[in-house]
Amino acid sequence: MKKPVVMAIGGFDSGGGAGVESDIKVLESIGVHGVGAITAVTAQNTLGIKHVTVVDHNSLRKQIETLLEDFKVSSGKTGMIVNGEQMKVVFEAVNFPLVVDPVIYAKDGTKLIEDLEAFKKFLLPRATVITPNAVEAGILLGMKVETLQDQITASKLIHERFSVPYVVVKGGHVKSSESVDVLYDGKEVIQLSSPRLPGRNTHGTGSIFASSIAGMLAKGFPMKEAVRRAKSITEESIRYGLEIGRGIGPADPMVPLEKIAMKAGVMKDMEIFAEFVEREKNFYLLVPEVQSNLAHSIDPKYVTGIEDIATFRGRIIREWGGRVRVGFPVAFGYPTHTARLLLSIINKQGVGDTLINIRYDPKIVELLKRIGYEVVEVHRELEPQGQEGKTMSWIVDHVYESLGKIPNVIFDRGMIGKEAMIRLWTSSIEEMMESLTSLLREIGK
Ligand SMILES: Cc1ncc(COP(=O)(O)O)c(N)n1
Repeated sequence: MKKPVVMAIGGFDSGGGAGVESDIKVLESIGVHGVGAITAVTAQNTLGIKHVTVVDHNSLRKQIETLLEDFKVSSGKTGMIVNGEQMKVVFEAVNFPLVVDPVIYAKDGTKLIEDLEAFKKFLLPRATVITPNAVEAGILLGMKVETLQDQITASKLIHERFSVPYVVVKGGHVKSSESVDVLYDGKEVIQLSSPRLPGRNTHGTGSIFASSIAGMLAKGFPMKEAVRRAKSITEESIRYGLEIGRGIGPADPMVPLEKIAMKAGVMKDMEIFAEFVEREKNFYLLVPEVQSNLAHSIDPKYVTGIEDIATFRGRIIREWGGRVRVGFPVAFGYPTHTARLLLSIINKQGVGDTLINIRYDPKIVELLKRIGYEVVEVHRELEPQGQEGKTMSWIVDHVYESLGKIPNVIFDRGMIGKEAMIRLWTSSIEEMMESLTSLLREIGK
């Protein structure tokens, strides 16, 4: 196996949220090999930095040179570079495209880059791209950066004054409804927007953004695409920021990778369910006129939208003579009724990862009760008119409003043009198969 090698130069965060460990997690998660050179050992947790031991610059030089002697380093990234001597080492030793994250202050206000003049003299000339937030851009230029227009001005000034080929002035600290990062390449200003996320666990986001750019460059993406992808990785990491410790928890860059692994598990589960359907002789008795479908999600804690829920693209179809065919492929993000209903349930209560719609029959409702499920009937006539496509979320809101929870079985007797239906959700696909097995055994009697 070969992978591009990317070097992270910066501090060690004992809390695992920022600095070189965070960089290496990011790099590994996007498929490059991360190596590191440490500038400082910080004693740090989510409440802040308690102590810093600065690594001798000769050690830093040895770390970088030792790596370069043996590896072809495709790109690199700097974070906390403490003093002028360390800056000079980076200037002299680095010979690869470099993403410079000017972490002048940590989240708790600790100064991480002590010598700003040395930073300008030694690090900026080595930067392929620099990624200041609005505050850092302001400090570098001696101006206030408070609006999108300021970000654009600052990106151009940094490019001109320090001859940095690419400048990204990040919008996280700018007061606006969207978070807009401004990328300037000497010709064009590119604005990259993302919604502002409510998450407060954002420790390490600067490290994540910069190392993602370095990783994407190493994978061969052009700068604009590398920055765009880095922004999306950073956004995802904030979305899943960790609630650990009493302070500002770390953003989690591993989640996108974990979600891909979970989706592979969901695909496998769907295959097992399809085999189950084909094995069960009486399954056709459960399939309504409009056919069935099974919706199955990744761990509900990680679900952010319909793209995290799989259904059978061709549904579960009752054919002639009691034959049932499962309509592959399995697809994520296809807005079927079952996927939308499961998503609404997860959004409302945070549990439930599997849902099926089956034929309405009072006998089936009774049997589901006997299995031990709570049942609720919904009267479709109560649904406000003219809200095409909202029925599933209406059902969930309506049930939750009256009961304060969502029972596992929700059924309705239909109305003109709407077939009566039973919907069953469970906390796992195993529970779904067990319950359907019990149901089919009873129906078959
Ligand atoms: C070793 C090290 N490097 C960088 C940061 C900045 O991260 P943040 O701004 O989230 O505190 C940090 N706290 N520690």
